[in-house]
Amino acid sequence: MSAILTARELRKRYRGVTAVDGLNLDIEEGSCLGLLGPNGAGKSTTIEMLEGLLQPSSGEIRFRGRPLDQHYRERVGIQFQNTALQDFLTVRENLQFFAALYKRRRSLDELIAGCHLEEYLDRDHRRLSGGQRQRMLLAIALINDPDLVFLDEPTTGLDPQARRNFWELVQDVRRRGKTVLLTTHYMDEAYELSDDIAIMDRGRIVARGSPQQLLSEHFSDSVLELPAAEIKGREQELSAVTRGDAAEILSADVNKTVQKLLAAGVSLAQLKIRPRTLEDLFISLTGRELRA
Ligand SMILES: Nc1ncnc2c1ncn2[C@@H]1O[C@H](COP(=O)(O)OP(=O)(O)OP(=O)(O)O)[C@@H](O)[C@H]1O
Repeated sequence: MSAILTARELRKRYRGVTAVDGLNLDIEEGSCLGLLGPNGAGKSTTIEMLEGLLQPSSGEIRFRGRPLDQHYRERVGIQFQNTALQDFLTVRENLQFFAALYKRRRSLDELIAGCHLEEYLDRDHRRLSGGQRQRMLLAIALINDPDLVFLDEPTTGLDPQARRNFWELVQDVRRRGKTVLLTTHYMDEAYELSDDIAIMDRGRIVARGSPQQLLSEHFSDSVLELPAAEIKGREQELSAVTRGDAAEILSADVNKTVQKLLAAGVSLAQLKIRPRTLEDLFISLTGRELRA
């Protein structure tokens, strides 16, 4: 496997703040890397440097071994959260506007069909729903048939169905052999779309690997979940942690823990046993929930 993009000792300092602190990263050709981190971890700063839009304070970024140059701009696609779109332009006109900026382009008809935009082509882009808007922004990001696509929180604010529909489109992009760099605040999205995950905290990568690798490297236990009311006042005795309405008990030996709960007279009628998730990993590494 070869890296499409490499970053070495990347740093970005703002006055008094080190946003990115010596980051090393290889992104494999054809992979989908999910970049996760709590608010302020340095994701946006990292992405903007990797996109070639923000100058690092120090360090080096290379695309297929070459420094980021005009060739790079022709080869990447960026789905911005807020692209500066021209007011009063329809979806079709916006696509035409962006297509004119590139020498190399995908057929617009193919993109329109691929991103399911046929029904909205003549609508002012300001009148699109959240999901339709994200699909148009994805089409714009793909307009130059890029090899590397940046998706920055592409489904924030979308309803579950629109998110799933968008995931399908990202899978299509991957099937076309493209490399994807995704930032997201949704663990299920990272799990669904990424085969490689990097968790950032305080400007550094604190964990890296496939979702399965990360979970098996960091955890050998399971989580027993009960309604918090069931063990109220006995959290310490039962080694339970309360999260909202649920109490969680970590266990490396589920049989033993269940016996202990039964012996303590706890009702197991609503007991749920689940493996550890990326969300657990995230909290254990950063001490914070994904979305603050
Ligand atoms: N232009 C700037 N000037 C000064 N400090 C900045 C600037 N941009 C970012 N920072 C600081 O750098 C740190 C990293 O910010 P960044 O936006 O990269 O984090 P993030 O992981 O993308 O966060 P979020 O998930 O909230 O978007 C933060 O402490 C932030 O306040």
